[in-house]
Amino acid sequence: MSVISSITVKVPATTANLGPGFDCIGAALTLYNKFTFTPLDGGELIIAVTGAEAERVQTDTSNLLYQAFVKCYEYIGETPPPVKMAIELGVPLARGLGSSATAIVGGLMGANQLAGAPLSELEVMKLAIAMEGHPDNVVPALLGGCRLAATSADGWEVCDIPWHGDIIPVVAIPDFELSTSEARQVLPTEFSRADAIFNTAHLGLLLRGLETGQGEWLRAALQDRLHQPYRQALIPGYDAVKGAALAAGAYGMVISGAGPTLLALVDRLHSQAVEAAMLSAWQSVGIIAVVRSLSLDTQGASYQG
Ligand SMILES: Nc1ncnc2c1ncn2[C@@H]1O[C@H](COP(=O)(O)OP(=O)(O)OP(=O)(O)O)[C@@H](O)[C@H]1O
Ligand SMILES: N[C@@H](CCO)C(=O)O
Repeated sequence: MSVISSITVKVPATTANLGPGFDCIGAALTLYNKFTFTPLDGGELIIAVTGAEAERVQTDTSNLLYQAFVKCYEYIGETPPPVKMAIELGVPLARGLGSSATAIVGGLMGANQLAGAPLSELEVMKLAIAMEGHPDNVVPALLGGCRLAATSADGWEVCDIPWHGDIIPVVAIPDFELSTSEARQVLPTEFSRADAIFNTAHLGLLLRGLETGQGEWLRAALQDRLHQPYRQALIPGYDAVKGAALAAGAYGMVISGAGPTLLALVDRLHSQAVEAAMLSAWQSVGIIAVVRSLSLDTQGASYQG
């Protein structure tokens, strides 16, 4: 029997909602966390974290990566082995770029591989959605690309959403955190018929805009009435950054996930101008940010050699 010395899983960041697709659509981005699992002969759990803000990640059993690791073993009815986990952070924490989804997907995949791969990708996906509570980060983190997830009679239907190669996602990441649970608490539990129709129509338009790259469709589509109106007040500088992005030629700007990162969709010609405009708008209200043009990650979570 071969003994596994260690397993590394690389998981992409994700941007969820894309404006009108609250809790159902998300895209994987070219920014990554890496998780290495090394079985130990015995002793205490060891969690070592490197990268920016490493000191903010829990290193005891409350760590989300470890909780996902344990969840996989619970599901297959086995006791989790003693393990050392090394976390290399590339995805900023609690910024609306799916950091929690990377930990959930990474922990489930690491455990599944160490246990001899008893779970299918579909089972890993269902466990990940159950842990996160919504599908729009964990599904693209696992599968890559842009994905839409909808409930079906016996679980989930997931489809990939074509993304035109000329559409660039520009992320403006401020230097403050906003936890997803805090950003969900400000949302109403009921909505008007007009708002439901507004989002249904705009999500439909967004899907066609993403597929074709048609600028007018994208410009109209990147609007929302289910979450953004309630969350904007949690993000100082939102109006200034949005105004600057649009003036510099972005199709639109939305809150990435639960925020506070802001996401502009832009054509190739305007991406540098939009980056500069978003950065300086945030600086003008005293907020330090990192602004980057990224690409879609098409691979999703993967085991590294
Ligand atoms: N690499 C990691 N390892 C362990 N735990 C992590 C890791 N990354 C994030 N977490 C946990 O997830 C929390 C952040 O989750 P939260 O859902 O608030 O934000 P997010 O996932 O970054 O944003 P969003 O869901 O809006 O995209 C962190 O405070 C930490 O507890
Ligand atoms: N759809 C989720 C994404 C963040 O995890 C939200 O907006 O709360």
